[in-house]
Amino acid sequence: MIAIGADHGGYALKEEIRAHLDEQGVAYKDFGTYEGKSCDYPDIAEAVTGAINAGECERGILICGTGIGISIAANKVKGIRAALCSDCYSAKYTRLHNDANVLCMGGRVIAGGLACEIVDLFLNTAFEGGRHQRRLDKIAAIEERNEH
Ligand SMILES: O=C(CO)[C@H](O)[C@H](O)[C@H](O)COP(=O)(O)O
Repeated sequence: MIAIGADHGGYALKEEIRAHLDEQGVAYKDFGTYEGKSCDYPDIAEAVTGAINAGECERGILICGTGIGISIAANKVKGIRAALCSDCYSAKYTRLHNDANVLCMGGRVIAGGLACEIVDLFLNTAFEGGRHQRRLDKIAAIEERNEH
């Protein structure tokens, strides 16, 4: 199950991606926003990342206007590795090397066709492990050391 969410800046792109996921038969849960009205991206980021940390969803897709604010918010949550991607190479390598569990995109930055290709790479590329796991362990250790 994939968690998906967007603020008003990402709403239109979220709807395009939902249609694409429907076509591909990928199961997802939509955490809003459900209309184009102004809302706050941290609320959406917290809902989607909460579903991942609760084990309800395996990975997430978050969209705001630039993708920046929502990725900053998602990366505040322990255990979340959110990657802002605007190209296919980054989408592939953030899975291979970073085991990213959240994909962030900018609804005002990239078009639907490219975004759907990025989503497909994010969903269908496996983590390589090996030396990359050692680096993820160091990221987790940073989280532990900076817990208040
Ligand atoms: O891009 C964003 C955050 O990085 C948001 O989606 C907003 O679009 C951005 O902050 C602009 O906000 P506004 O209320 O749409 O002017």
